[in-house]
Amino acid sequence: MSIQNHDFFSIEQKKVAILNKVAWYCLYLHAALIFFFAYIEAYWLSGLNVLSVICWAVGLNLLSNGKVANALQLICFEVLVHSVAVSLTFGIELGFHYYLWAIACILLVEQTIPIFRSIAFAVTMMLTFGILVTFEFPNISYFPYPKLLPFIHFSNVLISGLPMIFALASLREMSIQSREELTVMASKDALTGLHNRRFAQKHLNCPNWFESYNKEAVFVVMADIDHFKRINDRFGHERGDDVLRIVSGIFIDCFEQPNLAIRWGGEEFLFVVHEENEHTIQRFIDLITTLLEQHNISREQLKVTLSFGVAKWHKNMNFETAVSYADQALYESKRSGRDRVTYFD
Ligand SMILES: Nc1nc2c(ncn2[C@@H]2O[C@H](COP(=O)(O)OP(=O)(O)OP(=O)(O)O)[C@@H](O)[C@H]2O)c(=O)[nH]1
Repeated sequence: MSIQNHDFFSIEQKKVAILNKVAWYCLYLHAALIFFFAYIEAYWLSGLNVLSVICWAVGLNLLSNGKVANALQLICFEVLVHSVAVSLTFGIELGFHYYLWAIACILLVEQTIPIFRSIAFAVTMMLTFGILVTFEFPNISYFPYPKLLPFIHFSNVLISGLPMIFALASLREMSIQSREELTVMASKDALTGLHNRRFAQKHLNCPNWFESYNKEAVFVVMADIDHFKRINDRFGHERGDDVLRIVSGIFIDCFEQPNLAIRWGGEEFLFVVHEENEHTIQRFIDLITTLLEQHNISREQLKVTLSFGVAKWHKNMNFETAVSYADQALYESKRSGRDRVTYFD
């Protein structure tokens, strides 16, 4: 499974887990209402709540089978019928109509329901709410415990509001998290985990880049795997990918902030190294080649070597110019036999 799919599924799973919690909470609530309405002799509402519990149980089953949209639409229907039934029986003083708001909000944030259908459901909920609070309905029954009315009303405000706040706050957190994950994904190369070229160009073309590091010059190094096509042809593309991952792993081990390792193209890499002179940069390149030689891949028939081109990037030079110098030096390394370092004069 690719990184992207993995992230997408983890977000979906979190969402389903949240909806599951809300659904279990509602199922228990309706089960309690069966007894409450039976106790106050509103038997038809008690019977209706049996159906509600069945609805929530089916909803939970749909959720566990990944049918989130179906589950939410069923639940939406249940909430509509239940709120209207209770409000038309005892009036709106009990506060059961507030659930229409809660489910409308939860329904709207579900992306698998087409937007027009979500809006249609939400508008239906709001219109029903508006009708219930605006018009007086005949034959409203007398609630047997009038002193309890304010408490039940207040409880329903809280009980309908809390899952809505919980669901919306969690979805907000998830969307912040997924945005952050997307930002990281957009700046990284999926195969190697190194920074990608787009990130490098955006970051390194920043006008006050040198000021932010308080530097006058740094080195840019172009590195390219030698005869990589042969590796692919001989050992297969998958093994070629392994080699790219292994080589990149070595770079990641060698590079510490603020140094940067970037996958520039297929088997080509760019480093930005905050070293002072050619002597220290050479030590740095030697470390990379030694680690590569010591790695298992070099002991297989698969001999992996790198060619390097090094150029100095001065404060008053633009980034593309420094890269083109490093590229020319790399070309010279390739031309003169590979597996070597050339410094741009
Ligand atoms: N496995 C794999 N191969 C890639 C990837 N990206 C590019 N390549 C291959 O890298 C090879 C690069 O070949 P060339 O540009 O001819 O370079 P080379 O064979 O390394 O030869 P020199 O650079 O001259 O030493 C091509 O065969 C590409 O298909 C990748 O992500 N995975």
